[in-house]
Amino acid sequence: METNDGFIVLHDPRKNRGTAFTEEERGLLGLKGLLPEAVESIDLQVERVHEQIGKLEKPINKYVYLLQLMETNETLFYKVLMDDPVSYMPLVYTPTVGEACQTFGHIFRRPRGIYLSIKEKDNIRAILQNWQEKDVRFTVVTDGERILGLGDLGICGMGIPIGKLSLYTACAGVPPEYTLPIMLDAGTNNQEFLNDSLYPGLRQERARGEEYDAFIAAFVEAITEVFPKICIQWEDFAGINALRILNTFRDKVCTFNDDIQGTAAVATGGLLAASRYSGKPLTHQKFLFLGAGAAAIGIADMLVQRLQKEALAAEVAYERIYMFDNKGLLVTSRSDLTAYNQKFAHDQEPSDSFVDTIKNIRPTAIIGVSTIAGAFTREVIEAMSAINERPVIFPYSNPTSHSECTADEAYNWSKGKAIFASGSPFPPVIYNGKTFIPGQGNNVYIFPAIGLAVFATEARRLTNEMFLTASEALAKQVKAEDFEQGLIYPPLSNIFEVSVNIAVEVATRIFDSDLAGIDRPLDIEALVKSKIYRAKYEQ
Ligand SMILES: O=C([O-])CC(=O)C(=O)O
Ligand SMILES: [Mg+2]
Repeated sequence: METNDGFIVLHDPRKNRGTAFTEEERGLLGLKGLLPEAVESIDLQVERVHEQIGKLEKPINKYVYLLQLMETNETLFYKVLMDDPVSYMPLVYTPTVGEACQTFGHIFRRPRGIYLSIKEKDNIRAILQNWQEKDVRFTVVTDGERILGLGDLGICGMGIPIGKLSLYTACAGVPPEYTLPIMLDAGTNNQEFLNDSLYPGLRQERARGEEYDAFIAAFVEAITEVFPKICIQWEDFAGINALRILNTFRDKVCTFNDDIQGTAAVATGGLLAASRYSGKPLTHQKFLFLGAGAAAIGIADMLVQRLQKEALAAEVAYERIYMFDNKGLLVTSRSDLTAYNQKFAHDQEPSDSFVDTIKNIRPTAIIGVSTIAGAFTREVIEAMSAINERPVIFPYSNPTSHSECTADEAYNWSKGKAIFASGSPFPPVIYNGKTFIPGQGNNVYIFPAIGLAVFATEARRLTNEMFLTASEALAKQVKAEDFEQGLIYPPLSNIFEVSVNIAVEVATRIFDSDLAGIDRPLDIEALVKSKIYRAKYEQ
C-alpha cells in the first residue's frame, strides 16, 4: 500500500485491516490515533467476530452483521467464511439469504452491486462504467422473479447475486474484485411489495415480451462491451424466461444458467455417487421428477447426456425419465406441454396421483424441484422404500421452508434406507442409533468451481459437456467414509479443496474444447492454483 491517506484506507473494505495494521503501516499510512493501541492478528479478529455473532440469536441478524463485515473488512469476512463454511454458509447463503431477500427493503443499509432499471435500457453501458473496477470477470444477475422457491421478490432478490458471488470467493478462491452482482429491475408482480413504502425497486408490473427481451439483449451487449472477459451467470429467473435467455446467448458469449446447468451438474453428480453407493448402475435406474420446470429439464438433459455416455441409446435414456407437475404425469396426450417438456412425456395413461405414479413406474430415484414443501409425504417415501432396497430421495427445492421433505422424515419414513440429499442444509439425523449426515445437493458444489476454471482459462464459452465434467469430478471425490455417514457429496467442510479439484478438471476440458482465451500451459493444475485468492492481509 502506498497511499498516505490512512482514513480512506480504513474505510475501503478491500484495503482495510483494522486493528491488524502493524506499527510500521500505521506510521506509513497516517493511521496513528485512528486505531486503538493493540496490534492484533487476523485470528484474534476472527475470534472477536465469533463472539459478536454468537451473541446474535436470529440468523437474519447474523446475516446483517456478516454483510456489514463484508463492507468494512473484506479480508476478515472471507477469513471467517472460509475457515468454517459449515457454520457460516447457511448464514450468507441458503437458507438465510432467502429471508434476507424477503426483508431486503427493510434490512437495507448500504447498496452493493449494480441496479439496472428497465427505464435505463439505453444507458446500460454508461451505468456499468460507474462500477469502481474496470476488469470484471463474473456477474451473477437476476431479475428477481423466482428467488429460490420463494417466488417474485423483485429488486429484493439482489441478496442472491451478492450471496452467490461471495461463494465464488469463499468456496473456490475467485478474487472478489473480479465479481459484480447485478439486478435487472423489470418491475415486480409482488403486490405486497408494490404496496410497501420501503420497497426500493421500480413500482410497476413486470415488463414482458419484446420489451423484456430487448432489455436483456441490451444488457448482454453492454456488459460484454464494458467488460470483454465477462462470464454471465443467470440466476433465479422464472422458468418461462430462463431457458429462452440461456438458449439465446449460450453460443454467443461466456454464460450459463445456474438453476439449469449448475443444478443439473450437482444432481447428476449426486446420482452418480449414489449409484456407486447402492451398487445399482445408472443405466438400470428410473428417475421421477416432481416439478417440470427449468431445473427439472436441466437435470434430465444432463442425465440423458450421461446415460448416452454409458452407451444407452438416446430414446432409451429418455424412457428412463418421468416428470410430474401440478397437472400430473407428463404424458403425450397432454396438450399443455412446452417443447422442452414434450421430450419427457410418455405414451401412457394420465395420472394425477404422485404416489400411484411411483407404484406404477417404480422409479429408483425421486427428485423434487417443485418448490412445494412437504410434497414428499410419508406415503411417497414408504412407496419408494417398498420398491427399492435403497431409494434415492432428493428434495432439492430451496430454502428449507420449501423442501419437499426434511432429512428427518426421509430417514425415519424409509427406516434408514433412503439415500438422501437436499438443496438446503439439514442437521444430522439419528435413526435407530445410527447418525446420518444429510448431504446438501446444492449448486454451490458447481458454480464456484466453474468460476475458478473460467477465471484461470479466460474461457470464451461454457458448454453442457463442461458441466458434465464438473459433475463427474464432484462424484469422484466422494469417499467410502462419506458413504458410511450417508453422504453422497463430499463434506461441505471440504468445499474449497473439492471446488479447486473440480476447477482443474473443468479447466482441462475448456482447453480440450479450444474454448480458452489463453494458451494451454503445460501444467493446468498449477495454472488454476496460481489464481486462487487467500483471505490474508497481503504484505
Ligand atoms: O440458491 C440456492 O440455494 C440454489 C439455487 O440456485 C436455487 O434454489 O435457486
Ligand atoms: Mg438459484
